[in-house]
Amino acid sequence: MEIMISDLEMTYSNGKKALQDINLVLESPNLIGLLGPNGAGKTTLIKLLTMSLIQTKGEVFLRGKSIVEQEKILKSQLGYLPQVFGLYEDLTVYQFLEYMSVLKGIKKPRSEILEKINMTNLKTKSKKKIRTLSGGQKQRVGIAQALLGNPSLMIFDEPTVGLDPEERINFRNLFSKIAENKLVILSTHIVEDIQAVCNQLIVMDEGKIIFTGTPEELIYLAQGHVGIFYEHSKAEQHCEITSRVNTANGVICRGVAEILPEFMSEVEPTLEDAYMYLMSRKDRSDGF
Ligand SMILES: Nc1ncnc2c1ncn2[C@@H]1O[C@H](COP(=O)(O)OP(=O)(O)OP(=O)(O)O)[C@@H](O)[C@H]1O
Repeated sequence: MEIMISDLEMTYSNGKKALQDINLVLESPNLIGLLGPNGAGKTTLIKLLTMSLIQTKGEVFLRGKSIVEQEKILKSQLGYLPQVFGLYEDLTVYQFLEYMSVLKGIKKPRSEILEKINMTNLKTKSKKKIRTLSGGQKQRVGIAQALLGNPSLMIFDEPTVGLDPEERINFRNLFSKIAENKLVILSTHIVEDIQAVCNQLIVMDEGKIIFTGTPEELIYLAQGHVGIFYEHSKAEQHCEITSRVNTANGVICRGVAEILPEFMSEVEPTLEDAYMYLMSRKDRSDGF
């Protein structure tokens, strides 16, 4: 699976330019994290990739051919969990997955449905009506339906919304497992979701790609720009504080800055720090 995105641009009918200058090559096998704050353009990009929306400029190519000419092929190879996903509330989990299997043209789907129910930890819920499930359980049903048919391209838009911390960890493991032989794109605004599982990161902000590379490359960019210090009244003038931790000796702050002030002790950046540093740099004209 290879997707090439060339000079993609999307302007909504109200004049909002949601995407501009998007150029990317996405190849399998890979688990790609699409990261960015609310409104960055992640969902718009995903909608263009899944043909739920048509771009105003540029082109998306699937194995070298425009996706516009290959809608059927794209959809037959796609597992997609949209951000807003309508479930049939009066069906049971099993019935819903059976219905989705029919839509996907899966013949004799029973064993596959049971496998996806197991993978998403829904065994005890398979006979329950969707209406009776919690938000996180419904999200798991959404993930299960995306897995049906073993598609080679999987796109999840904010898949961990509503999941509890233990479930988030389970899903991260599941995503890295399914990405072994597929192209999986995981959109999120939570760095933790993609930390340690994604091989490639695409960071977006205000409709543009501001970083693409490995998590290690992003961390490398932040080296020398992350420090800790005991809470300090004027600190915010010198750095962007990213976290505060209470200790017996006072509050230890962690922050990012272009040049670390003397009161900060440099520490090794985490991916979260690196993301915060990237975001703090976004308005600077010199860029990276
Ligand atoms: N149908 C629409 N009409 C007009 N503007 C839109 C429409 N959909 C999205 N936008 C705008 O386009 C920009 C990008 O939105 P998008 O939903 O793609 O961002 P996002 O990164 O997915 O954000 P979130 O994490 O909040 O879902 C935002 O400014 C949003 O308000």
